[in-house]
Amino acid sequence: MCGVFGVTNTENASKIAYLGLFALQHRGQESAGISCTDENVIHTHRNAGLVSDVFKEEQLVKLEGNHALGHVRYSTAGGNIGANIQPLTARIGGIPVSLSHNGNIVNSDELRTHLENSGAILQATADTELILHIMARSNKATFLEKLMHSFEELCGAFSLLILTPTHLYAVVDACGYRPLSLGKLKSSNGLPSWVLSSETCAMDLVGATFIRDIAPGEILSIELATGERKSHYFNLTAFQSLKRQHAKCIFEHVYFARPDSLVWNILANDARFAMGEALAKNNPVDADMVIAVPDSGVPMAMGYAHASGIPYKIGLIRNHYVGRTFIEPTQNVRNFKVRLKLNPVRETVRGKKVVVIDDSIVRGTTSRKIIELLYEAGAKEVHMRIASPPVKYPCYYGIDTPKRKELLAQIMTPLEMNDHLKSETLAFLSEEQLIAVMQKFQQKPTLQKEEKENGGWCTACFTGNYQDEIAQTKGYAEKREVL
Ligand SMILES: O=P(O)(O)OC[C@H]1O[C@H](OP(=O)(O)OP(=O)(O)O)[C@H](O)[C@@H]1O
Ligand SMILES: NC(=O)CC[C@H](N)C(=O)O
Ligand code: SF4
Ligand SMILES: [Mg+2]
Repeated sequence: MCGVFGVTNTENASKIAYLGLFALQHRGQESAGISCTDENVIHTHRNAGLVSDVFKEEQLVKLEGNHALGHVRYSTAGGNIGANIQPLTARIGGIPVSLSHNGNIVNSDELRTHLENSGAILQATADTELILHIMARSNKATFLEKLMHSFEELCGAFSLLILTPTHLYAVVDACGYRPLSLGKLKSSNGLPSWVLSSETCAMDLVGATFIRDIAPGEILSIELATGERKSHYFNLTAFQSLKRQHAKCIFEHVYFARPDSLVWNILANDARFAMGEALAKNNPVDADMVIAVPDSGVPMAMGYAHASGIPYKIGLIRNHYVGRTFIEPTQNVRNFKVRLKLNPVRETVRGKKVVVIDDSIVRGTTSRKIIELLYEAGAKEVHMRIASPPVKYPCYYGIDTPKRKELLAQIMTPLEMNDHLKSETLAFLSEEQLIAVMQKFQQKPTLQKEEKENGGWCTACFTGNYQDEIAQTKGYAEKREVL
C-alpha cells in the first residue's frame, strides 16, 4: 500500500517531497525515493529504509529542480529487492520518465510472460516496471496517448504519478481502488504550484490546501512550465462493458490511512469513530472499560465507548519506535514486533472486565498476543470486538495478504477464532454494517451507475467478490490450496 507524493513549481522541491513522504511513511517502510526534474534531466535518489534513513541533507541538495515526485514502498509484488525500489526511471520515446505506483497490477504474470517472450529485458521483479514497458511499446504518437493506451492492457489497482521534464501526470485506474488527491501550495512566481499525494495528511505538513480527489479513470496532466492542468478520461464505454464498478478500498478507512487524512473526502478518524459506534450498537458487552489496540484501534475504541457508555481507558501502551506489524514482510518479525510494541498497563486492567477494540484481524498475530498479555497482567475477562468483518480473502489490489491460508478467518469460524485467541467473547462488524457506516458519509444524494454495488466500495477481502476475473480466478486457485 505504498505512498506517492508529487509537487510542481516550488523551490526546494526535493525537500517538500521529503516532507510529503515523511507524512506518508505509514504506507510503506521498506524503501523510499525521490526524483526531481530541472530542464531535460531527471535526478533520482532511492534506497532501502525509512525516509529519514534514505535522505540526508547531502542527497536532497543534489536533487535539483523545481518539480519532484517520491515514493515509499510496501512491496506487494516481486519482494523487497533493490531493483524494485521506486520511483522507477526509464526513457520512453527518448523522454526521461520517473514513475511512482500505489496499487497492484493483477495481470502482471501474464504481462510479464508476454513481454519476455517478445524480447523485453526486465530489470525488476515487481509489477510497476511492466507499466513502463507497455507504454514504451505503444504505437501511439504522444506520451499522453501512450499512457491512455496502456490503461487497456493493465488490470488491477494503479494510482500513479509520472514525471517527465515537461509534465507531471496523475493517474487513477478506472475502479479507483487507491486514493490520490490534488492540492495547491502558495507559490512565489505567480504560477500555480500543485501537490499530489496518496493522503491529505502530507498536504497538511507541507502547507498545501486540498482541492479534490483524482477520479477513477482520470489522467490529470500538469504542464510544468505553465502549471496548466487538464483532465483526460479513460474510455468509459470500454470500462462499463467489462461490468466493473467503482471500488474504493474500504480498508483504507479501516486501517491503512492516517486518521487525520481525508480519504475520498471523508476524514478517516470520523469513519473509524462511527465504525466503533456501530460495533457497540450491534455487539454490546458487559465490561468495566473499553481499551484500544493502538494505533489504528484508537478512534474505533473511542466510538465504542461513546455509544456504549463504558469508560474508555488506556490499557495498552504502544512503543512508537516500532513500526506497523501487519505490513512487515515476515511472520517472525511480525510476532516479535507485537511484543516489542504493545505493553499492558497492569494497574489499569488488573481485576477488570475489558473490551478490547481493534480495527481488524488478519493473521491473528496481534490479537492473540495482546489477549495473552492482558490476562498475564491480571485482567478478569478479555472480550474482543473488531470494527470490520473477518478478513477471509486475499487482496490482489495492493495489500500484502498474499495467501488465503494465512488468513485466520479463512481457516476458522469466529467461534474457533475465539478459542484460538483465548478471548472470552469475540465479535465483528458485519459487511452490511460497515457499508452502512460508510454510506452515511457519502455526500452525493444519488449514487452514480458505477457505484451502485456497495456504494462504490471494494470489500473483496471480506466477501471474495473481486471486480475482475483474473483476481477471481486467483482466488479460486488459492481456495484449492486451503481445502
Ligand atoms: O491480525 P494481524 O495479522 O495481527 O493484523 C491485524 C493488526 O495489524 C494492524 O496493526 P499494525 O500493528 O500493523 O499497525 P497500527 O499500529 O497502525 O495499528 C491492525 O491494526 C491490527 O492491529
Ligand atoms: N503497496 C504498493 O502500492 C506496491 C506497489 C507495487 N505493486 C510494488 O510492489 O512495488
Ligand atoms: S480487497 Fe480489501 S484491501 Fe484489497 S482493495 Fe479491496 S477492500 Fe481494499
Ligand atoms: Mg493495529
